[in-house]
Amino acid sequence: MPRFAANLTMLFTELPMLERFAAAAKAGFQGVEILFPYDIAARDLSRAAIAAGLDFVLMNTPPPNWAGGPRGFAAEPGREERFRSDFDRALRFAGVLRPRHIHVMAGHAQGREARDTFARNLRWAAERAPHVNLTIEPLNPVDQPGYFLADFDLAAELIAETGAPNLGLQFDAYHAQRITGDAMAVWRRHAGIIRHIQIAGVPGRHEPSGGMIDYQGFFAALDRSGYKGWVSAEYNPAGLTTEGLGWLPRSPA
Ligand SMILES: O=C(O)[C@@H](O)C(=O)CO
Ligand SMILES: [Mg+2]
Repeated sequence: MPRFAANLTMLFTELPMLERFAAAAKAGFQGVEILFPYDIAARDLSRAAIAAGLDFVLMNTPPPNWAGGPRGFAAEPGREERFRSDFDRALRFAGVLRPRHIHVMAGHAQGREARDTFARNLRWAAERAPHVNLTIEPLNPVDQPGYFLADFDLAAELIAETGAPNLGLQFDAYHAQRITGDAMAVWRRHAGIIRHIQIAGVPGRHEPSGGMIDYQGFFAALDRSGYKGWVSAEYNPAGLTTEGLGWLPRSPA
């Protein structure tokens, strides 16, 4: 079975952030991710992860928090300076948190110039942080209207064009299903460049069970495929987080 991480921006929100780590470990997760960790001192987050025995799997480039607003600037023509200073801020946090991946957010933009800006910024970022694994993630246009990256084939094209060994695809099965209607076909098509996986039920973005994606079948397929990365639970629990974890495969005692 792959290793499972809890997205602490969405799970265990009944608790203050620093208490979510221990709760995730107790529930059986081996890692955690936080979309935008910038509101809390990185050393406090790092201590909480270490104390709970959890790997820190992923964080995003700024915006600094989850409360609406922009979703990055990497594809926005004319915002290169903002992108670069945000990226350096992410690297300062990552220097303490040591996440396995940093998700580089594209932001809101459209068209050829945005595509070229994104490609240039990705190349710059991959060269600036050659030892950090970077990802890009297509987001569905219903949840994120106007977000530049909403197409898995385009993401694959950009990764190939950038040619950086430290840039890969973040496959969020929820977004893939919402964008294409067949998340598993997207996974099969792009498995070779997928570095990180996120899951949620479809259509409601709740627990990954009983919806349009057979997640238990997916976990078994991931196992057979030799996938070595993480699978992160990134959904809005329908009730208390701990009451909806029946889908989480347990390691043998
Ligand atoms: O799927 C999502 O919404 C996230 O993984 C994300 O990074 C959006 O900011
Ligand atoms: Mg996601």
